[in-house]
Amino acid sequence: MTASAAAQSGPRVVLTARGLGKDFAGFKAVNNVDLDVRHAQIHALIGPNGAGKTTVFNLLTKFLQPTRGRIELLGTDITRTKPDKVARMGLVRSFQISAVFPHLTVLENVRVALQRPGGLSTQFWRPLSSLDRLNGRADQLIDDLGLSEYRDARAADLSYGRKRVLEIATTLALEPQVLLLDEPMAGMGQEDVRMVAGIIRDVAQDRAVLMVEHNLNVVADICDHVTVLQRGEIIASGDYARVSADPRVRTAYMGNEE
Ligand SMILES: Nc1ncnc2c1ncn2[C@@H]1O[C@H](COP(=O)(O)OP(=O)(O)OP(=O)(O)O)[C@@H](O)[C@H]1O
Repeated sequence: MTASAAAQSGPRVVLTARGLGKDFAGFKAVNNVDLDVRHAQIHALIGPNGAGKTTVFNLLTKFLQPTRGRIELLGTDITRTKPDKVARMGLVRSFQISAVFPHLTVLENVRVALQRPGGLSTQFWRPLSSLDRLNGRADQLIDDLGLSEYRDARAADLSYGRKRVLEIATTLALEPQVLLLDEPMAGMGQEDVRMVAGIIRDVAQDRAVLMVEHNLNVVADICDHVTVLQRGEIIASGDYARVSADPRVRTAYMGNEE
């Protein structure tokens, strides 16, 4: 039986980790991590500084090779698969705002993203039909992410929150089944946090989202499942109510709780 088949019932599991571990010169930065990320759910990875969240992201996207364990994406073992192939298979990580070209408009940024390998680039030899397809898809993405009003605005002129949304739009151009977001709310004011939270909820309607997030109000609000890491290991896993009531989680977050 595969790891994903062994997972408990519920929405289908699209990304699985079993016994995942990473050592840096003998130091266990991540150890014995099991994850089941499900379609159409938002899964948060939380934990204090240095808990291993970024390392887990790097392991899942294959930027780092695991020392131990196994990773499955959509039922396929990707433990030894290269990062670009993993992205083409549907696991895409949203990079920070630096991935957006500031002097290009919203539309131009989305079009560039659609032409990247894994986007619509395979159609390049059919100039007319592919251009139509490209424009249609670009407009649809811009619309879906509430950016229509800003279609012709330069990315540099957008608010911080909308830059983040544009950055998510460029990531969605790759049509991920699993979207990894690294602190999507970092540095945002309340209003932008609310806006981006709504967008993430929409985006998760037809794909899985795994996010590292420090804002526990956001985690409580939008995440279906929470995995708490401390010193590289999972100390609690479940819905927010469950993990936030866990004494080990409360201790880990002492002085850092809402
Ligand atoms: N390349 C590396 N070489 C050595 N140690 C590393 C390396 N990357 C991470 N570590 C160590 O692994 C541990 C986990 O780090 P990681 O960045 O994954 O934590 P994190 O939970 O993302 O922290 P933060 O919330 O501060 O970003 C830390 O102790 C860190 O110092």
